[in-house]
Amino acid sequence: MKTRAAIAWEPNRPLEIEEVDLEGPKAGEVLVRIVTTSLCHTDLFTLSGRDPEGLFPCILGHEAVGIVEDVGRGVTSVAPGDHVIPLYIPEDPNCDYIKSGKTNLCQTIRKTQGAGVMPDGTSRFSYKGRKLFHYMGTSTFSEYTVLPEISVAKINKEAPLAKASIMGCAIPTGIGAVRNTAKVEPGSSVAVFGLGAVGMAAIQGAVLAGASRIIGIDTNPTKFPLARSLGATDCVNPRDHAQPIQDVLIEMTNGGLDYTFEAIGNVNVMRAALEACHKGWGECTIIGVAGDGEEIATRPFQLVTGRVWRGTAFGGVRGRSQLPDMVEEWLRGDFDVDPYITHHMEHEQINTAFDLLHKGESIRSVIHFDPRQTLKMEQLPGTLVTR
Ligand SMILES: NC(=O)c1ccc[n+]([C@@H]2O[C@H](COP(=O)([O-])OP(=O)(O)OC[C@H]3O[C@@H](n4cnc5c(N)ncnc54)[C@H](O)[C@@H]3O)[C@@H](O)[C@H]2O)c1
Ligand SMILES: N[C@@H](CCC(=O)N[C@@H](CSCO)C(=O)NCC(=O)O)C(=O)O
Repeated sequence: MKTRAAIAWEPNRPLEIEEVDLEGPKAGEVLVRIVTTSLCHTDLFTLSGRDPEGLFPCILGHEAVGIVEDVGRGVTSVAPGDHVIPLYIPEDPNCDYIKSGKTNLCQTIRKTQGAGVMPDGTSRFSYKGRKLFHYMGTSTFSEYTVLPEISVAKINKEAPLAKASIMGCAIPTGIGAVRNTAKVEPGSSVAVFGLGAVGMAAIQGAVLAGASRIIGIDTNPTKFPLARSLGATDCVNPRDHAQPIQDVLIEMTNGGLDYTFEAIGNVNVMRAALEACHKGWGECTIIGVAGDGEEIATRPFQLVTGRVWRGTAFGGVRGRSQLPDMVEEWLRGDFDVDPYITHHMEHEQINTAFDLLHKGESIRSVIHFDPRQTLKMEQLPGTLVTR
């Protein structure tokens, strides 16, 4: 079949929308019509050429929601018409990692996914006979995409498709980092470095966990009003201070934080986030993704004296068994998706979404594949980007 897809031909080149050939789902695979997709910083990161797993030409996109159109042989857990969220971390109940109960990092298809192909080693996408790589096993910047069955989470059909893409990465990552990875306790002090959608969701997670002090840190103060409205008790711009940010935070909290989160992808800030932790027990969770060859450093004494460095992918959320419940939490009103959505646009304007995120002017831009179906601005938060 044909699908309209945004092709990333090479690093740092604007995406080009073309009619791409897409092979139907093979055994164990699912064809999904993407209804909306949003842009995460990781897509921007990979397009920048800094991702060691970045393969070109490819179809980027991993934060989305769609409807199952067709299934391959042997698929039993979803059927045409089901609403699904694509998962860049699949969940195979037979995977030893999943069976361990200790991690969400299912490894069943990790190698082929990282190589930009489906589990049988081939790509479903091509353009004029040239193979296009899949990205993160999802490739949601295409109206139709093919995924392994273990890479889709079936969700409640009540979830509005114009907003639910944000549940494909930013919100579970931020809330999950606080809840599943750091396991923040009520009354804790928390600092979140980087107030994009992921950092904002970590703030929301900290509120849900009952944290008593939540400090948001960003070099872009236009992010502060939203952070405060989500529950940040203080906002700090490191550029307003002569001392290193970790010293500022240690002073503000009389010794350091119980929990810190880095949601930027900057190895220097990762160090600051660790060193802002309280001696003896403070824990720093790395969410941000850093470029090829970059490394983190600190004095080992920081760890010897009880601070902990850990990391999280997709907030430790197991996609098929836990994400549908998080969607229910949203539908119940435990948390809101609206504040994350700053812009809406059509597929043809996808490069504008990259520009807005790059300039720090958006939190999340939602891209609508069928605007007549979902782009009803009177019901949606955010601004419509017109051509
Ligand atoms: N681990 C995971 O599973 C996972 C999931 C999603 C995203 N991510 C990563 O999380 C990070 C955040 O993603 P996002 O979509 O929220 O990005 P974003 O671009 O929307 O937000 C990043 C924020 O960091 C701020 N910032 C940049 N440099 C800073 C500095 N030196 N000090 C303080 N603030 C600074 C920016 O102003 C911006 O507000 C990215 O690295 C992304 O790749 C990881
Ligand atoms: N491919 C990169 C790392 C990219 C990365 O860390 N991805 C996160 C998700 S970011 C979502 O926006 C992740 O899930 N990692 C776990 C995994 O990929 O198995 C690199 O090679 O450095």
